[in-house]
Amino acid sequence: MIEMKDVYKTYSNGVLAINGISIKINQGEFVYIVGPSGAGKSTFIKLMYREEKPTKGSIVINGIQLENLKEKEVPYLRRNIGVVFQDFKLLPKLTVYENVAFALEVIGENPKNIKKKVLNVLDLVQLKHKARSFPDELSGGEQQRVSIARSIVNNPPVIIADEPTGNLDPETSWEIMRLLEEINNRGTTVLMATHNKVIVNTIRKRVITIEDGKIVRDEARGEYGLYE
Ligand SMILES: Nc1ncnc2c1ncn2[C@@H]1O[C@H](COP(=O)(O)OP(=O)(O)OP(=O)(O)O)[C@@H](O)[C@H]1O
Repeated sequence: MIEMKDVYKTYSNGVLAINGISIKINQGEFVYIVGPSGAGKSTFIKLMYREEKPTKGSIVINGIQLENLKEKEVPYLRRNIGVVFQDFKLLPKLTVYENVAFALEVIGENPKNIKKKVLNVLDLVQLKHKARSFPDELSGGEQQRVSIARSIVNNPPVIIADEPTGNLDPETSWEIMRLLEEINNRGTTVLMATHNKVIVNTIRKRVITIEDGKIVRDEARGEYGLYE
């Protein structure tokens, strides 16, 4: 479970990006985070994987209390959360296989298990045949599938995706959504910040709307609001 209580985030330049958010997300939910540009969606997400620290308030992710987390304990949190970005963030000099394997190596996975886990997850995203390719030899959709494979290879209970379809054409975006839904159907919590109105209004899920750093709507089968 994810729980935030009275969370505030003021950046060092004085911008108040999160202005008192409290929220509970249960294991296995699929949640869209929507809202106008600059509303605080990315900040909300960054607080969850400890890319940013809250100025005030409490955040608990699967029993891990984030505000007391020491720097050396951050890798432990990251084992519980897979992160997917709009621009994929693959390592260009590593092959597809190596990009995914790297996520296991950094958390000290037993080398004996790495090959099996990587091939399993590449199979799930249907990219086993591209294992030896480099990121720049792949289409955008394929790169995003590698990045999703990397985010789930350690089987985390939660994955967080910040605009995962932002750089993709509509057809490829649907492919990525089907994959995220499949991962969610296996019991993984999926949080996805998006500006994609068509997706939010078609694949209906819980929708949390953030405006000016606050949650202004939270609906079980919500819709995309009237903003771009
Ligand atoms: N590192 C930072 N330092 C200072 N201010 C920041 C930083 N990151 C974001 N902000 C500011 O915090 C506010 C919220 O930004 P955030 O990126 O969370 O919004 P967003 O809803 O994700 O926007 P978008 O949809 O355009 O990606 C904005 O006013 C932004 O300018």
